[in-house]
Amino acid sequence: MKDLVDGVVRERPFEPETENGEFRREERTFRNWITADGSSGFPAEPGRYHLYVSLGCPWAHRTLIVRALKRLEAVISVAVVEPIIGPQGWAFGEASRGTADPLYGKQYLHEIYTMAQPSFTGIVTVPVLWDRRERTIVNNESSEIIRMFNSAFDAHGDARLDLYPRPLRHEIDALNAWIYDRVNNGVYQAGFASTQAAYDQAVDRLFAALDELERRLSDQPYLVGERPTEADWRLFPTLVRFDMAYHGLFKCNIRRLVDYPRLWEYTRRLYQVPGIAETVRFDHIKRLYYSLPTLNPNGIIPKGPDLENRLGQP
Ligand SMILES: N[C@@H](CCC(=O)N[C@@H](CS)C(=O)NCC(=O)O)C(=O)O
Repeated sequence: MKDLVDGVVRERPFEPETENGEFRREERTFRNWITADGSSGFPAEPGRYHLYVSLGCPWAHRTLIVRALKRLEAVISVAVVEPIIGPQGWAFGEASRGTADPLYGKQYLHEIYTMAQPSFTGIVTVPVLWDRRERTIVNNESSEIIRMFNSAFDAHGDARLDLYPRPLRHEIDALNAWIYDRVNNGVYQAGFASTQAAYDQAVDRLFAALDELERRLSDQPYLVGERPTEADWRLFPTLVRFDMAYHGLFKCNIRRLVDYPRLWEYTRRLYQVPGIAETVRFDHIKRLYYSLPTLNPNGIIPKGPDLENRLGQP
């Protein structure tokens, strides 16, 4: 893992932990907002903003999903980093499966961070929403980027789709918080636990939450009623990685996703929404996760499971 300390790359032990061996996620972020009227200093303008993503990363995945659903492909450009976090952190390059940095021809994502803030101290993460005009990072927190994509760009994208409708906001917020804690981050708590007790607790909490989601989907097709909302699209990147990465590598193996009939059908339904399958890249997902040295020192990538066909089948 790579941090920047005063703009310089430093090695850091894999992930911060508590004394009990529990995994704890660090937060150090750029938190500016794009608005339709520009009152925030960042007006929604086509061609001005750019997303840096990893196709393996579940947090970056959300931003690609909302960009696709809101039809913002021609409005917000994208560059993909190499699938593996290397000695200098996230890197650009066409050598493997990423794309070169199309804006500045940089080699590493940390150079984008230090362009925005030369003395940046913190973790160099994806996604990054970049402003070409101001040459700065607008925001690198996925939950906020998707809110901006949903609401600020209606003059340039699909204004009919609202993933965060006003009457449902309370319910969506509550579900998001619970799903983040128990599922999105829950898999990491199991995967990076460094004591048996921390793992046992994390894995039980995770599967209790999946059981509850399975029950919830017996009454309704989506988490908040009849149509997918932001809550579904925040859950989907974790579900679509579940059997591929979390079941094996993160030891989340009490059940597989395919063993939950409703959750599995629900994941397939979301996968088949137009534009979504293109955002799911199993090659990047496998390469990212199975290259994490603390969890898989030899970097061997498993062959199975073949989910792509099963997710796409009518
Ligand atoms: N809070 C951030 C978290 C993003 C995040 O953790 N990204 C990971 C990849 S999945 C990352 O870039 N990690 C780099 C590192 O830990 O060195 C968000 O949701 O946008």
